Amino acid sequence: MNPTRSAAFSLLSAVLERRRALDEALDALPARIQPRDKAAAHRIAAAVLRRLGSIDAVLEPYLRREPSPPAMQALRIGAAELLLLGTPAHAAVASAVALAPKPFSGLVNAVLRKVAADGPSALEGLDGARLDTPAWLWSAWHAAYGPKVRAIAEAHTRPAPLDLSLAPGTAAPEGAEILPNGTARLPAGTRITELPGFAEGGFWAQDAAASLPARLLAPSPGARVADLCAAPGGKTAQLVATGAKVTAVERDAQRAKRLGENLARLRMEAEMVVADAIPWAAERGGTFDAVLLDAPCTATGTIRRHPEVAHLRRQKDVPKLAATQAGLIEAAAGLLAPGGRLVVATCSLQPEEGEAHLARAAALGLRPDPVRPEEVPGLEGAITGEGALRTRPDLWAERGGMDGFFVARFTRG
Ligand SMILES: C[S@@+](CC[C@H](N)C(=O)[O-])C[C@H]1O[C@@H](n2cnc3c(N)ncnc32)[C@H](O)[C@@H]1O
Repeated sequence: MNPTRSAAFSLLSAVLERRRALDEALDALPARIQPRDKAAAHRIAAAVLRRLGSIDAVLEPYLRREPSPPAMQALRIGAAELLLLGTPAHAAVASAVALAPKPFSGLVNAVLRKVAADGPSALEGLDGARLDTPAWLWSAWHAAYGPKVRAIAEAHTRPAPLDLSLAPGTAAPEGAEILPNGTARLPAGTRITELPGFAEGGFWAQDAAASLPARLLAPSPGARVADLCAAPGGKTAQLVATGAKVTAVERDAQRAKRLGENLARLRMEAEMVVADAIPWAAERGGTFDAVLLDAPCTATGTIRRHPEVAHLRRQKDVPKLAATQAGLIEAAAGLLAPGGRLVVATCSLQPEEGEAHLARAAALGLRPDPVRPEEVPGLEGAITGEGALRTRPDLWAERGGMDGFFVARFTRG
């Protein structure tokens, strides 16, 4: 069996049947699968997850009832190859038939032959943005962003480019576009490990929007900075690059190990603490000049890069994570010396995980420190009435978009 398709099949089954994150499922693929095959499998699985609603709507008229999950994954892979990835019809159909459990091979063959003939026009007639967005997310984004919900959903149907943050003194890789915030952007599908300079630690992968929180903290060289919820360390690296004295706190030991490996590749050093940031902050008290809190969240701002998020997250996750964030914000405030600066960020498009936190800041002794237009060139319009920053996937659409982040800055009174 074709190793790429069978790996794509494993990835989809892991996400849709066992509710695993796509990156986690990628890491769990057998070691014998070559990196190139893994990357190709990821591309196929991500295409299915990005357009799952549309793909299922194209398949539905040809199915009297939904077949077993493995047969359904084979059909989805075949349909994605036919409709989205430009695979020749005979190859797409034959490999999907090979993936399907034996009793379903006839069905998969017959359905995909029909999809090859009529699928493209059926797909064109669908409201893809709507079908590919779970209803609860559509309603929540419509309530928060009005008609922009459609542009957000459309941005999620396209693969995201590769964004790099550059270490000081490193030139951008050839062909990269330099965005107004300094991010070097390369086309979607570029593999970072194959870029010259990767092993030497000249850059790291980081979405343009994800680079904004550390830029807005802007610690002075030598400042004592706590980076809470730090792994895999994109923001830690930015903070170290400023010359600050960084303490990176991460609860998950596996993720902390990855942070250590990432810093080692970049030849950077930070104090690393594997701990829950809340009790750790209570022990340390107000000893830091600056704190960056990149709190755990639903990650609905990262669906372009992690399309499974749309299918794995549930509405009930939002208030639970918002409560976790509130606890972490309180802990972060307690770490600041008087006059210290706090930046709070979440990569969520849900206002409960962003704007709603502002109301509680004053009770924690935090004064808003509004983002100034000159600090965010090209994103002046993303500054909210309260001086926070709200990015969305449809911003910079002509350049390939950006993740959805909420970022707020405060000073300790
Ligand atoms: C959004 S990710 C952080 C991304 C990271 N700041 C970066 O830029 O690469 C959130 C991280 O917070 C960690 N985390 C969640 N709750 C935590 C807690 N109470 N204390 C410390 N780390 C926590 C998670 O394990 C996860 O690695």
